[in-house]
Amino acid sequence: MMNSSGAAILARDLTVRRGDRTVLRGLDFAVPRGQITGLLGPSGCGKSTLMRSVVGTQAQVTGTLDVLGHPAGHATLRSRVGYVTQSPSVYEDLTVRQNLDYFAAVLDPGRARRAAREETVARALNDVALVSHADSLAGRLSGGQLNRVSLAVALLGAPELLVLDEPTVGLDPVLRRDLWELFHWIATQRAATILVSSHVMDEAERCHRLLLMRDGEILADDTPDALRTRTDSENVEQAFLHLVDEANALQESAR
Ligand SMILES: Nc1ncnc2c1ncn2[C@@H]1O[C@H](COP(=O)(O)OP(=O)(O)OP(=O)(O)O)[C@@H](O)[C@H]1O
Repeated sequence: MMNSSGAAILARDLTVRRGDRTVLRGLDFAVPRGQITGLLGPSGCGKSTLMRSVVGTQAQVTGTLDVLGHPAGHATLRSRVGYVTQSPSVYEDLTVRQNLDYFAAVLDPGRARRAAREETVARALNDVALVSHADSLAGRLSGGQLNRVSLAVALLGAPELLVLDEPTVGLDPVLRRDLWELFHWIATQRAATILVSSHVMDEAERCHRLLLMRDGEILADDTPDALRTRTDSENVEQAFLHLVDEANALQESAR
């Protein structure tokens, strides 16, 4: 595990219940600042629940979960953390620019702030390469373009931490590659920390660090290189399967 001092996210014994089930069990991990950390694991392992906990929208969270030095969900984190959920949260009957104008006005209201908002919207449009589609109706955009509008909304507050829940799901390989290039650009140029979930293992290779999850637990917290070396695997998918087999064998021997 990395040195946790100054981490963007720090979890100690993090446990989350949903309904009558414990879906995250005693997690300990740290997400370093300024890097892209991938949250990977099969469907249902708890990735969205963990992200909802980080942005402060999840109930029944116990243990420690600090985000940018404050307890997750703290009021001062509102503009410092950007969150993109799995389904694009934009108004399809508004243009791209109207969507951004609306969310910018929610974040930074008042007539006196109008010029500042216009600048923020222009920057976000530029960041996600949608300047040429600014006046298109959101409902007429492709899936990849719509994902980029959601990302632009999340970038409006110039967040220090971006939490992206499966942003590339359903996209073709070219669009996925373009989006990953954009994440790296944002991490470098905007000095943002990115926590991004996926269940596509080849995306793991694009991250600086990985949290590999299974059944509400963290199987590994390391760099892709270190994971491959430690498990003597060719790629992260093989490393993940190796760690799953190891965890199963441990469970069997404990019975
Ligand atoms: N509202 C709820 N009440 C009870 N259990 C829930 C609720 N929502 C999700 N769960 C359960 O919590 C577990 C974790 O779900 P979560 O959505 O966090 O997984 P995930 O890894 O993000 O999955 P996916 O990749 O399919 O989005 C699952 O077993 C799911 O069935």
